[in-house]
Amino acid sequence: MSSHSNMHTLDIHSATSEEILSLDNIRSVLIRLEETICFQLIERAQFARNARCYLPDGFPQLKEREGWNSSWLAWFLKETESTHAKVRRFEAPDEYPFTDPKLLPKPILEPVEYPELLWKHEVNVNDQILKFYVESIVPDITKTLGENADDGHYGSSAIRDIEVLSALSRRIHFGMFVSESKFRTEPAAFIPHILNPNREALAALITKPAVEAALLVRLAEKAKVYGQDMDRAGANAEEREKARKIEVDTVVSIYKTFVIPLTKEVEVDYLLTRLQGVEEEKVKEMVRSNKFVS
Ligand SMILES: O=C(O)C(=O)C[C@]1(C(=O)O)C=C[C@@H](O)C=C1
Repeated sequence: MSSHSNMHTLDIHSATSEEILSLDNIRSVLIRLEETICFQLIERAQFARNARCYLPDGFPQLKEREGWNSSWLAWFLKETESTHAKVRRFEAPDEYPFTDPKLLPKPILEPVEYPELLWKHEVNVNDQILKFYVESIVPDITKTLGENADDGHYGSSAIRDIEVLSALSRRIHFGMFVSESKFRTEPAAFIPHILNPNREALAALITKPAVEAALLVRLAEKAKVYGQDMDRAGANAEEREKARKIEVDTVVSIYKTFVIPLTKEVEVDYLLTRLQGVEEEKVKEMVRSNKFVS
C-alpha cells in the first residue's frame, strides 16, 4: 500500500501496523475527512435549525411510545447505533459511539482480529462533540433561515445530524492514531512527560503549526468551491457566491475553534495513558534507544 493512498477508511485488513501508523497515511485520511465533513455540513444546512429535535422534551411521543426520556436526536442516535453495533462497527479502533455502550446490543458477527494499533484506553469525547454540534454548529450553519426556523423535516435533518456527528467523531478520535505514530517515532521525547504527567509539554510535542495553517487554507478552498451554487445555468461567479450553501468562514471556524483543538486534546489524553501496563524494562529501553519497543 502506498503511503499516499487516497483511501477513505483506514484499511485495517490489508496493511501492517507500521503502514497504517505512518504519519503520511494518517494525514491522508484526515484530509479526505475534510471533504466528508464539508459535504455533510452542506447536507445538514439545507434544513432549518429544528431546535425541537435537540430538546430533552421536544417529542413527548418518544416517552409514551418508546420509553425514551431524552431528545429526538439522542433517540435516533441510539436506534442507528444499535444497528451499527450489531454489525460490530464499534469494535473498530477508529469508531466510537455517542450512545452509552450499556444501551447498545452485542455484535451478531464474530469479532474481527485487528492489528495492534492503539494502546488500551478509555478516550471518548463524543459528549463534547455532541454539545458543540447542537449549541454552536447547527445554529451557525442554519442561521440564514433564522434561529426559530422549523421546517418539520425532523427525520431528514436528524439523518444529516448523525452523518455530520459521525464524521466529526471519526476525525477527532483519529488523533489517537496521530499521537501513537508520533510516540513511536520519538518515544524518548514523550516518556518523561507521560511518567510525570504534563499536558502542556505533551501538547507542545504534538503541535505542528505549519500543518494546521496549511489545513485551514486548504479547507477554505474546499468550502469555497463545494459551497457555491453551481446549479443555476448562466450564473457568473458573483451570482454563485450570493447563493452559497455554506459560508467559508463558518467551516474554517468550526475547524479552528473546535475540531483541531479537540483533536489535540484527544492526542494528549491518549498519550497520558500510553504507558499504563507497559513493562518498566521496555520503557527504560525506549528512553535509552529512543526507538519504539512493542
Ligand atoms: O497532523 C498532525 O500532526 C496532527 O496532530 C493533527 C492536527 C489536526 O488536528 O489537524 C493537530 C495538531 C497539529 O498541530 C496539526 C494537525
